[in-house]
Order: sequence, then structure tokens, then C-alpha cells
Amino acid sequence: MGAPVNVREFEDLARERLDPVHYDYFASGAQDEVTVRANEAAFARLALLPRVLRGAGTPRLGVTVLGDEASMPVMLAPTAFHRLAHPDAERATARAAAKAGVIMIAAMLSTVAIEEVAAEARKAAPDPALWFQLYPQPDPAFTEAVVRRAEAAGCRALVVTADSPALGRNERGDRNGFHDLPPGVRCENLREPGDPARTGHVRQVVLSPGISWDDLDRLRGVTDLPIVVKGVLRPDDARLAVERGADAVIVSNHGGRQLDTVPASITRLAPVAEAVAGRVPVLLDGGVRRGTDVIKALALGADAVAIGRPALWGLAAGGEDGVTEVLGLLRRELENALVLCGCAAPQETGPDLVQEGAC
Ligand SMILES: Cc1cc2nc3c(=O)[nH]c(=O)nc-3n(C[C@H](O)[C@H](O)[C@H](O)COP(=O)(O)O)c2cc1C
Ligand SMILES: O=C(O)C(=O)c1ccccc1
Repeated sequence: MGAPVNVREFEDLARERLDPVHYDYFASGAQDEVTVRANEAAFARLALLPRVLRGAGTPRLGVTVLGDEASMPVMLAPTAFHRLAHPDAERATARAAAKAGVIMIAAMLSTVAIEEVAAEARKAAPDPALWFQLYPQPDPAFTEAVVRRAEAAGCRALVVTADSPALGRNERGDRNGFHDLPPGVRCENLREPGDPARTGHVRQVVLSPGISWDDLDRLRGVTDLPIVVKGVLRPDDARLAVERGADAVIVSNHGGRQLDTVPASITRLAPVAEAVAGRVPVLLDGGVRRGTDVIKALALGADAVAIGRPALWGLAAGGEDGVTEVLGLLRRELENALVLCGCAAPQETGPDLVQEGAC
């Protein structure tokens, strides 16, 4: 195959390159994967209604989210275990994101320590925008220690994953017997040199059924960083998040990996954006594969979107260059979609651009 011309072709390349067990880990979702498929399918069901003869010129793509300037409204969602995709792991992802001027949300379950991820990003750009995703742990001292590391590394927001009071039931993982990382691959942010209990083994992370709004309050007491709540699908929860001091929310179903048969994330965006009513930024992830998907999310109220699997396909196919190419494809597609819709910038999109069905 020649060079991929779109994100889906990067998935084909990644499938060829990856150990099938690791490909399944990245691609899979919970149980019947109804929500995984729904995320992409729901974008295809939305039709675009372009405006004509607007003379908008070449679109600008830049946005500012929580004070971070980004070259386009596409960020990298947090995904675990990049070492399974490529030996350069999160180092490569961080360099590509920084070079492209996009915000990267580094996962707590990274296979490269957050300090090193930040150092790599700084090699590629002077002031890279790096956020840190957190699973609050039952041991508050451990949670605080991880937050301090993220702060010291220069992360500029904390993304609290709220949709994971337990791990979703992943049947491909069960079938493949994929329960541990390969020898030598660790969750470097879980390691505490000198503490034999903190070796960085993946089982040391607790997805706690006790996680609650109180954890958000506790975090607020621990850090001055902006706090982003990831995994909101309901207007009532979005309102609670804002009332509890969240600085942004991410409409997300974890790429269909947690509770199966929840709705496609794009179908929950407008209700959540309405409840938030402009008080904080609203972000979305799940099934974004095309520039047209990005513009649909912007039109329905997102300030930016995030991609999970597409960056992993790029990483698996070509390391840093692969991630760079995936981001470049989405940038060119978004610019093309904006100009064809008669929009000069992401901020010019609105719900009038989108029609349900008939597509
Ligand atoms: C392989 C993989 C690992 C993930 N790991 C995490 C994680 O550690 N923390 C988290 O909050 N979300 C995690 N996610 C969810 C992503 O942040 C994001 O919500 C999802 O991938 C978006 O959907 P997309 O893959 O269709 O773009 C993971 C997703 C994938 C595919
Ligand atoms: O795979 C995931 O989506 C994820 O978030 C996770 C959570 C805990 C352990 C491993 C992966």
C-alpha cells in the first residue's frame, strides 16, 4: 500500500504491523462493541449544510482552550500503553503533538514517565501544551504524589476520568488472555523508586467504584491546575460538574470501552453544551476520523475534539512521523471542510450547519 491518504488507512497499516493481541487492545471496546461502532456511525448520519458565496477566504484553524493556544481544535485524548504501539512510545507521540502545536493529554497509564514525556515535547516546541489524565486513587497520598509529578513536569490541566468506577468488560482481551504488559513495560507514572509496593505494574492502578464528586473537591484542594471532567454524557452531570468547579468537560464514552450500549458521544454533545451554557469549554471525543467529523462537533457546541485510536494507528504505523501524518491529514481535512462550509474559523460554525439524517 502507498502512503495512507486518510485515517482509516492508517488503521489498516497499524493492523499489519501490530501484534494481533495489541491491535485488539487498541481497537476493542466493551462487550459487543455496540458503542464503538455507534461513535463512528453517528457522525456519518449527520449531514452538513454548507453556506455558499460567503467569501470567507482560507480558514484559520487556531483555538485557545483553558488558556492554551492550539494550532487546531483537535487534541490527543489520553490513551494507555503507547509502548505496545511503538518502541518510542509516548516520547514519539509527545514530539509529534508539540511539533503540530496540538494539546496532548498524557495518560496516567503511560509507559514513559510524565517527566520524560514533557522533556520530549519541549525538544519539539518551546512551550508545548501538555495536560495530564488522572484516575483518582483510593489512597489520597498516592493521588497527590502523582498530581505533584504532573505539575512539576509542567502539565497545565488535570483531566479526571469519571466514567471508570470499574474497568469495562473487554472480551477480546479475555479471549487473548491479555491481562499484563510484556516484561519490561511498566506504567512509569505509578512507580515510586524505593517503594517495593509501587513497581509500576498495571494492577497497581485502582479504578475505584467509590469515586465521587468528593474526589473532585479533594483534587481542588490539592492543585491550582484547571480540572477537566472526562466522560460526561448527561446534562445533569454536566451541570453538577460546573457547579463543583470543573473548568471544562469532555463529552466521551471512553471510545466505547467502558459501558457498552451507551449512545454515540456526538449524540450527547448538544444536550451537554446546552446545560453548560458557555460557562466552561466543552470538548468531545469518540469516533472522530475525518475533518467533517470535527466540523460537526464544533457546530454542535464543542470547543475542540480529541482523537484516541487515530493517534495510536499513526504511532504504530510510523512512530513520531506517523502521528505527525495523522494530525496533518486531519488538519488538511478540517481546513477543507471549513472552507467548503463557508466558514473562516472554527468559531464561525453553528448548529445550522448540521442536519440529522438524510445522509
Ligand atoms: C487503547 C486505548 C486506551 C485508552 N486509555 C485511556 C486511559 O488510560 N484513560 C482515559 O481516560 N481514557 C482512555 N482511553 C479513552 C480515550 O481517551 C478516548 O476517550 C477514546 O479513545 C476516544 O475515542 P476514539 O478512540 O474513537 O477517538 C483509551 C482509549 C483507547 C482506544
Ligand atoms: O484501556 C483503557 O481504555 C483504559 O482506560 C485502561 C484503564 C485501566 C487499565 C488499563 C487500561
